[in-house]
Amino acid sequence: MLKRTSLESQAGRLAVKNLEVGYGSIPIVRGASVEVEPNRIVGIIGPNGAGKSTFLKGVMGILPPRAGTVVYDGRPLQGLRPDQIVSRGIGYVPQLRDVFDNLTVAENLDIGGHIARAGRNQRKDEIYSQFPVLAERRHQSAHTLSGGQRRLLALARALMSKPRVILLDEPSAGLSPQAMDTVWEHLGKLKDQGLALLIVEQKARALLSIADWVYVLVDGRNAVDASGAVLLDDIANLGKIFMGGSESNTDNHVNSVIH
Ligand SMILES: Nc1ncnc2c1ncn2[C@@H]1O[C@H](COP(=O)(O)OP(=O)(O)OP(=O)(O)O)[C@@H](O)[C@H]1O
Repeated sequence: MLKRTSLESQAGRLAVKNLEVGYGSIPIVRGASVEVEPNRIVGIIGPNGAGKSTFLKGVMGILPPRAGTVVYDGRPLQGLRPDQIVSRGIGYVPQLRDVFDNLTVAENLDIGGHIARAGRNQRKDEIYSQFPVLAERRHQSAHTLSGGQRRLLALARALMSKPRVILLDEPSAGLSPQAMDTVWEHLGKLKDQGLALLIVEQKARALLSIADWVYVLVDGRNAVDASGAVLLDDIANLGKIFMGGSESNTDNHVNSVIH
């Protein structure tokens, strides 16, 4: 189990507390709290529409938080623009529009990093050595990539600015199981290199099996958090939590709410 300590005191730790985010006057995230530290994969799961993607957008400043704090490395991030948050060391891989189809792999990387021109080629070389499949295709247009290669390009683009924390919104979306295995493998390597990964997933079981710690959001609020292994162990109870507390203890029922 993860050892939990006071967040703000620890280097490289991202602490989100009581975040409230919405669209117009509609509240979606209603006071959710999540923490992630270096060398960890932390997951966020929950039923459809729970506000998982909205939560990430609030952390990144894409949607302005209405309340709550986002602290990284002891310094507040809330109120900053997304590009300023990236400059502070937080990377973001969105679920949609994750790469530019009409640009080549190399061009996608060039515009990925908020990074000085001088350092870009060296950073691209580092990325290519980590992602040989992208190196081989560096001059190809992104629309010629497979779904899995495209997802790796989106991840690589976020890595250009050398983030210490990466937020990923549904990295498995639309991928075959094999492609997803490759993406998980890369995410595991990034964790081993010391990055902190915060991953939102609809495929809860896959995330539970690799995450060190998982938060369950229901209706924009924290329902429960525990290690992935503990939540997997009691999947029937997790099904109940997904259903907002109602009965959900048959295998079929659990399978229909937890993918
Ligand atoms: N641009 C928008 N304008 C208004 N409401 C939105 C917008 N985007 C999302 N919502 C609403 O916010 C709620 C939460 O959406 P969000 O995408 O954060 O949920 P989620 O937990 O990521 O869901 P899923 O697992 O289905 O992707 C949903 O009810 C959704 O309809």
